[in-house]
Amino acid sequence: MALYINDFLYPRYEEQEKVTSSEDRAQLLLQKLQFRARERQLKKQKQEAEAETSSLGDKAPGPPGPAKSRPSSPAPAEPERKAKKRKRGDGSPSRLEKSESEADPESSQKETSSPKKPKGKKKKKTQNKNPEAAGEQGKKGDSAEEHPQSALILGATAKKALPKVQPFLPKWLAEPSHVQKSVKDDLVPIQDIPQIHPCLQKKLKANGISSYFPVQAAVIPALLESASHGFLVGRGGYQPSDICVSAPTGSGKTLAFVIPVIQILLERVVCHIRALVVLPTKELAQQVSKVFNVYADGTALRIAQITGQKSLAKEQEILVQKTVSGYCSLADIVVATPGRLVDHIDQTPGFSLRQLRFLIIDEADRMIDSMHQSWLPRVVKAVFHGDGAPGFSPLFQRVEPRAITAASTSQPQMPLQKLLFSATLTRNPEKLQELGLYQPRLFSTGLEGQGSSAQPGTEQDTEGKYAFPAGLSHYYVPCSLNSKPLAILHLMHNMKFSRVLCFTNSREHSHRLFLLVKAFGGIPVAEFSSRFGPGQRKMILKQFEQGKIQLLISTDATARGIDVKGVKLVINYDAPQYIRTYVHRVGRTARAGNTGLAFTLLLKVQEQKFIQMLREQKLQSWGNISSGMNS
Ligand SMILES: Nc1ncnc2c1ncn2[C@@H]1O[C@H](COP(=O)(O)OP(=O)(O)OP(=O)(O)O)[C@@H](O)[C@H]1O
Repeated sequence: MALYINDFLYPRYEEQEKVTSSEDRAQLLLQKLQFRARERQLKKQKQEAEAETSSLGDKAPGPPGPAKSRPSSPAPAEPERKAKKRKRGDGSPSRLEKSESEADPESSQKETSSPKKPKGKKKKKTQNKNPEAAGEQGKKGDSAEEHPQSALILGATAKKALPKVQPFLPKWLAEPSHVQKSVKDDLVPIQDIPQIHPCLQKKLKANGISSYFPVQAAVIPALLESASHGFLVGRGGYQPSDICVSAPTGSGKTLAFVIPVIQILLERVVCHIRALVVLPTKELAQQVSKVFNVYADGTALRIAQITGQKSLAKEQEILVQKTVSGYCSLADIVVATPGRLVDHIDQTPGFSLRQLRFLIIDEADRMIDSMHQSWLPRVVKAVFHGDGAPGFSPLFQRVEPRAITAASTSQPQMPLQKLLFSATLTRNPEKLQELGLYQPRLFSTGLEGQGSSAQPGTEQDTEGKYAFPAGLSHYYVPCSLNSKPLAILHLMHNMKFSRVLCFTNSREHSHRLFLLVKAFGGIPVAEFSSRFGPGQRKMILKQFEQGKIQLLISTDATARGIDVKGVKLVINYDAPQYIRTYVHRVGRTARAGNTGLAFTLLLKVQEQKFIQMLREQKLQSWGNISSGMNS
């Protein structure tokens, strides 16, 4: 039958164009009607013949196709019915299908000539797509049959440890400029960086510095290079790269920015705020502004500290001065804590950052954590959108860094260069992105297998394996809660160090331990926490530096950046929860190439987690950790 339809349809299609006269058309219609009548007749005969055979009880399978779809046959089983439905669709097209096939003879040919082909093809395709895979599948199928235990068990937990997913690092993070790690062995004599002003070299020597530490030898020339055409424009009119520095505690990061900033600003004519250093704590800001004062002494440069140590009005007096023509700046370099900085941006008339050339973010990872205070957008706004503020000049209009185009480079302008420093600088690109860095460059001491040796874009631990000072020895002391104070007393009496820093996790713990040690007697002890005001804290630190306090019990307020010479021992009375906290706490000793000891008191339940935390930092290559003492 299908063949017959084809025979009819094809000539009809081919002749279609030629049929023109009404006589021809009538002839064709007649043929068509005759064909349909014949078709109906044949169908009827066939049905009658089938009815006869079935009534005779003939059980032989009938011919395929329309025979099965006869309406008089008894209701077949479900699968059989489905198969029939399918067949009916292919073999004997319905009225609608027929009219469609008339409209599209090509498709009708496909349908009618090979009704079962698509199914067969599908099967073949999936089987032959990838013979190897098919083979594998076959094998798998076989083995699954042979070993039913290999079937997927719903709800079963997979035992395989999944690999840690690491973000794809940008090239500047994956390929940092490598900085030598040994502060003692890789020194660079002062005269090897001749660009430094003789006056500054003299001061360095006067402060007992005859060589630069590796981080200083790497960062100072890079910074001087970025300002080699003066600080008003970058080299060739381009915006210089921002610089990130990750180097161990006590490796001299402060001088790595103090020296070049002073050197670059020495040439300035008018006093404006050109450098802004932002730090997380008052104590740290005090310390850094002290270093700036030492090296800027005898120059025209003026340093201002805005940390809230003094009243806002007092700080305003050292920042700006009212003149007949408006306000003028009294400071070239401002050292600030973020909260107080925003206060001055908002409330100090004449406080302008329009001429800011360097934004230095010390303890950068900590400062990223405090981004919720949104101090950085306020600073950036004050730098780039402070039109009308004192210091604004249309000649020095500034626009935020953007893609380099002919238009963007046609008007050279003063760049704002960001400098980031930390011993635990994050490598998380998402976090660093919050700082809006421009073509950044990273200087890092890193660990073996990290940093320079890594391929660009390769997977790395974004939180980094932090480097510890080479002279640091780590120990942990397993002890019970009750014996912790005794362990402190034991260490103090046996080791007899003149300055010992002891960290707790809260000011309450600090206070209780202080009372206990004081009650025991014999040890000059003090506590340091937010219980005290800034003035008292300053005094306590001074006494500790002078050696009047032997044991300083502190919260993490002194964990970062605080540089007290002669601290030989750090004790973690409470174990730190995070590796970053540990790195900074123990970094209060073994500074500037010296040796130092760190003891951590651990309860039984803390041991495993703590050791694992340090193992992840590959600590064995930096010192030794062992249960070196029994309490
Ligand atoms: N080139 C040098 N030669 C000798 N001593 C130096 C040199 N550079 C810095 N120092 C001293 O090293 C000590 C540590 O320096 P600094 O405070 O800058 O370290 P840091 O890297 O900032 O540490 P942290 O990460 O803990 O803040 C300081 O006492 C400083 O005076």
